[in-house]
Amino acid sequence: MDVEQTDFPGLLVITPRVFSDERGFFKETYQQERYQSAGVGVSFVQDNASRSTAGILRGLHYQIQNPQAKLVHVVEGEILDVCVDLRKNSPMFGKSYAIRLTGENHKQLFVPAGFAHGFYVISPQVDFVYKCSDYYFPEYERTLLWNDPALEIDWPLTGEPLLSPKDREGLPLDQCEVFES
Ligand SMILES: Cc1cn([C@H]2C[C@H](O)[C@@H](COP(=O)(O)OP(=O)(O)O[C@H]3O[C@H](C)C(=O)[C@H](O)[C@H]3O)O2)c(=O)[nH]c1=O
Repeated sequence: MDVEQTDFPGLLVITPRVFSDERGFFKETYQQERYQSAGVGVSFVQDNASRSTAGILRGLHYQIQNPQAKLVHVVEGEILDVCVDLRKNSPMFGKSYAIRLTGENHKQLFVPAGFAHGFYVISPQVDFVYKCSDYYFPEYERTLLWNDPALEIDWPLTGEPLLSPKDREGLPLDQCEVFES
């Protein structure tokens, strides 16, 4: 397993060991002891999966109460995965991090609590799965506006993205509730 630190405290890129043979491949996508000693200092309580087609953009979401740390990866397809640091005391507050996650690169992103998270679909279809460190509380969910100029996110758009009504109504960073710690 390879673990890369980033400039964002706690945000990690993890690449599991992939065992390939003539049948295909095998990999462990999570192993509590190994991941916790690598810096994934949370336990997970909920697994999610979504399927999207090209041009869809989901996000940027977070829960202002019961914030969720997430361990995300792509099973099949390709996305640009983006998270924004909303921790006021972080040296990277308001900054965005982007990484291409694909079924081929096997990369995972550990997103600590305190980030808004989303992705844009590059491949014709993507299956996206992730572990969450807290449960879903829709009443606490907030949406950061995906194209807030203050975020300077370079989305690889091939046209107008397909957004949910909720995501179309996201708030710019300067109007969003953020995290004190
Ligand atoms: C997130 C979630 C949603 N739902 C229900 C609520 C809606 O009826 C339906 C679709 O929800 P939504 O449009 O919020 O799904 P996404 O746009 O994929 O949301 C996710 O998008 C980005 C990528 C994230 O990082 C978040 O984890 C998550 O907010 O699933 C649930 O029942 N449980 C859940 O945990």
